[in-house]
Amino acid sequence: MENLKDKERIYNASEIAFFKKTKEAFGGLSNMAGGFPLKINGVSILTSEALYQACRFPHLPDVQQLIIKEKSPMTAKMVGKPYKNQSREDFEDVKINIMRWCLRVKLAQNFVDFSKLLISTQNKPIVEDSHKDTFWGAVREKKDENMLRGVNALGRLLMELRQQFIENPFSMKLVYVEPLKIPNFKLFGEYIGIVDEREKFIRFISKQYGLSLSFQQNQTNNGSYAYHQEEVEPVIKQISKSEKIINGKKNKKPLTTNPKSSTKKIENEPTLFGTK
Ligand SMILES: Nc1nc(O)c(N)c(N[C@@H]2O[C@H](COP(=O)(O)O)[C@@H](O)[C@H]2O)n1
Repeated sequence: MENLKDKERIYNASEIAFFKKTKEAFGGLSNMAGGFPLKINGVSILTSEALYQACRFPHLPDVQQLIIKEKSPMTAKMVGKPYKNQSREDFEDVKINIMRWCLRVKLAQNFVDFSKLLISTQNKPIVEDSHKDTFWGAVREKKDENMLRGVNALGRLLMELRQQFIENPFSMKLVYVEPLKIPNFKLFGEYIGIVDEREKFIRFISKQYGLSLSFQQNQTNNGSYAYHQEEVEPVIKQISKSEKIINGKKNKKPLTTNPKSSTKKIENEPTLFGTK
């Protein structure tokens, strides 16, 4: 059995971006926060908490239904609690990857608001300030309330995502999320599919930079898309290069190229984005 104590960190409250209540400054980073809706296999899910909890029970679609239909994220967690000992057998081994995937979906489907929030934490450690959860969060020390101790797995996954965004804020990888390669990764009996927000993303880039990038969505039988790849890719690469994100401030430089347009089909294994 892994000794989680070895993975614990100690944080000083004055040096970190922490969240406790969802209405506070960084509260949107909590899985309990509303305002970051998700859609998986066409099913609307109100919070990343509900999605994470539903992923415990791929073999119990009725329990997934109970979780997902709840309006409150806390209640969504609570309705799953009586079934916790029936969580997928490998849950302890896969829960970090499930959480990482949930956060990637949260970013892909709420790109502008969630990336802004991640960046607003600057380069500070992100920590869930929890009453008692020393795994996903960190708990204040009794003898010194300014110190928080815990594995802070959620905060560390959020920092990982923040780093991916900072390194390449316009990477299509951020808006194209493949399902986890774990057995039985299902929602309501159906295998979870790719979360593909590229079209929305390209529309956003076009609007933001006054470009007329086209996304020709030719959805074929196998779910692949075609878009004007040779038009879109160089522009996004150039935006990525010319954007400097320093301490949460973006420094825009004007684009100079006028990319040529041509249509190229992208299959399910798109060239722009590898897998993590
Ligand atoms: N019970 C509870 N109350 C809160 O206010 C919380 N923020 C959390 N934490 C979240 O619960 C999720 C983990 O659930 P499991 O314990 O693995 O079932 C995760 O999203 C935590 O951030 N819990």
